[in-house]
Amino acid sequence: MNFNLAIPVGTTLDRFIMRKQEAFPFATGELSQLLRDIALAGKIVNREINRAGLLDVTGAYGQQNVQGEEQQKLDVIANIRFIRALRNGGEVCTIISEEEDEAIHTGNKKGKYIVAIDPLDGSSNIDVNVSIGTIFSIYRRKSETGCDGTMEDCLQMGTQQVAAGYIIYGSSTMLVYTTGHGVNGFTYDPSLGEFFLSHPDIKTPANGNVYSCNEGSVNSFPESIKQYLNYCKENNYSARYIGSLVADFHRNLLKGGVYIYPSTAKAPNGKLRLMYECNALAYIVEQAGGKATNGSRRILEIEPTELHQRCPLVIGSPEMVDKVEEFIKSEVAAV
Ligand SMILES: O=P(O)(O)OC[C@H]1O[C@](O)(COP(=O)(O)O)[C@@H](O)[C@@H]1O
Ligand SMILES: [Mg+2]
Ligand SMILES: [Mg+2]
Repeated sequence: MNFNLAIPVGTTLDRFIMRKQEAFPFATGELSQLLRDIALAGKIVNREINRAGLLDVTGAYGQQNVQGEEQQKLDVIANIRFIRALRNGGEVCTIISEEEDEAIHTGNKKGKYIVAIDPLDGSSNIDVNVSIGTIFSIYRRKSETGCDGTMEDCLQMGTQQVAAGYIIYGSSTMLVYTTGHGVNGFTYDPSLGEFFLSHPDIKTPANGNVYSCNEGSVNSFPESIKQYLNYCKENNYSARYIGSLVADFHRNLLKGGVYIYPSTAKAPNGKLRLMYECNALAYIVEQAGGKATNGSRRILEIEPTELHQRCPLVIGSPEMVDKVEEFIKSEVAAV
């Protein structure tokens, strides 16, 4: 099977999905349709974000989500839009969303797929016109069709993902995803309402000189991470931190770099969520030649036990992730 079809830049997302599906003689088209459903919801959310300042959709929604975080209006709007698109698409039986306490059963009992989604990532940047995103992971259900997805279907290890991706709503809007055969990026042309292949077969640089973490919390970081940050400064690395995981990840994916959200005194398991933030980006970065760990363990091999569990994240260029792990190992060895 020739997975590495040479598909030219400028190809529409639709045609790209179709061409890739042709490489799988037994493909039924359901995953392809699911990717299209996500792209469609992304276009709608992109429109809402672009004109957020004109409509009364900025600011807090007045409710907290299961993480105890103040929901922003656009968090809620994006959540509604993606759930509606996934429900109407018919391919998904159950959804895990950052904005929903429990798993959402769509009623599509014949649906073969589970989707874990962060409808809007970078919520603290929504109202200030800084890049934000959407992150998604797709799993095939293990249980028989004909009923709702089970917790066992929902709590699958990252290695079980059949696809993962993100949409970045930035100076341009892009969809970047993998189905396990490389990573491709598509740029949205709002004048045509289409995503076009702009970044084929993305490979992340093996090394870089950009580090991304919220140094404002450095006093509560583990000693090893403090030492790694000193190492970065001694080597004149550049600090870049947007505060939107998708945007920091995307920059480092293309240019090289490492993003670190460690465990802290306040958050022993870090802040980021395994099921709809870490697993998806870990799958993408590995497909692009990078690495993702919780400091000592490959993210994709972490056994999930809860829908909203958190885990520390070190992700990016492989040699930089190795370096961070080296510092962590030496701290562990010193204890
Ligand atoms: O403000 P902090 O502690 O640096 O956290 C920023 C991180 O939190 C997040 O905003 C969490 O994601 P959500 O916005 O989806 O809750 C990441 O995008 C970002 O990298
Ligand atoms: Mg997020
Ligand atoms: Mg979010």
